[in-house]
Amino acid sequence: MKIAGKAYRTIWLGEDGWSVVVIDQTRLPFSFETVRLTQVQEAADAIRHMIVRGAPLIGATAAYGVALALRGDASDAALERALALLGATRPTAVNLHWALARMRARLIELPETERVAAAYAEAAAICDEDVALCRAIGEHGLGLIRTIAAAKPVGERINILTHCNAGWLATVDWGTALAPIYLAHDAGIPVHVWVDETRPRNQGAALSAYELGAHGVPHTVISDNAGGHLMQHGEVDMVIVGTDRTTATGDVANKIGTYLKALAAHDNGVPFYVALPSPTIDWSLSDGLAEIPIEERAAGEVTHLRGVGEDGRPGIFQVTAPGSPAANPAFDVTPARLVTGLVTERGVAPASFEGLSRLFPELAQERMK
Ligand SMILES: CSC[C@H]1O[C@H](OP(=O)(O)O)[C@H](O)[C@@H]1O
Repeated sequence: MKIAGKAYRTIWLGEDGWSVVVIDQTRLPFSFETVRLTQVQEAADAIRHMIVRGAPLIGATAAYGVALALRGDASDAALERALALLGATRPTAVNLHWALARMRARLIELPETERVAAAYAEAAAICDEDVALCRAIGEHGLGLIRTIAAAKPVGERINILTHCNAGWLATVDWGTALAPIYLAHDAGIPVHVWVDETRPRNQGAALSAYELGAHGVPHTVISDNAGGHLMQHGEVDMVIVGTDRTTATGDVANKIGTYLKALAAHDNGVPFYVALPSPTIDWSLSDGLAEIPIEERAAGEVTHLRGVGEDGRPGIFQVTAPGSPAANPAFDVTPARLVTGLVTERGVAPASFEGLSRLFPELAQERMK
């Protein structure tokens, strides 16, 4: 997507042809800065500290992290060490583990002399595929927005609520939940986005608002607690969110607070869609609540806020009573029964094994083995 007229992906090769450059998302929206990764440890730290975040982008960064590791040592032991280091960074986004498994399968049978080039090629392929998958999600989601627009008076804005950031900053490009919104806006459909701030890391207020604004999409940042009220008053035509891991039966793990939005949407008859590329489907799981690992992050993310003061200077500000403990589960699970549909690169599926296996029979077969 474009920032100030210049096209960007979220991750790219440095001019040296081997280092990896990423946008430092902890600096947004107040400063656009990049970080150059030269070691596998730096890639792991970038994932763990959320310099890069979002399931597809986490997977892409990990893939390049493997390539960086093998530059120094392409042995089996070095490969396994890199996979373990990167795999331990964040537990919930299945794309991380999908990408690492794909890299291992591509590399383990190769002679060491061929591994570095193959690793970079596979990481680049993962990135290019993600761009295509997310663009296709956009097309299928656009169809949903067109249907909703057709049911409203001509010219009336279509209000879409989203939670966290599942835009191009969460992927290599285009995004998942926001891809349909960009295409609808570009097609002249009058979309407006209610952007959940998304405590505690504020990916909505800081990242979704930033990228929607950069693209000229009308949007309004709201507190996480306002969405239900807006739905009760007919101010939300649809909800669309991303996901970090969706089970074969359609249970959806996503940023903490998503489940509450799904409950409010269900109670108010508002369609609740989840946008995801197929690498985010975990075919090995069928009970999301019982089986999806939920990341517990530091209490400091709840007790303190990053921002800029009235003087415009960046800072970290405490927002809780000194000494009060804080808990910080980073994700929750929305059961399939609350999901209207799953917007994938191959179309919109009911949130069920039947729905997903109809779109991805070859992947469902793998599970059936
Ligand atoms: C397209 S994946 C976006 C997904 O990732 C976010 O989590 P985090 O910012 O912690 O990586 C959030 O759950 C988004 O919906």
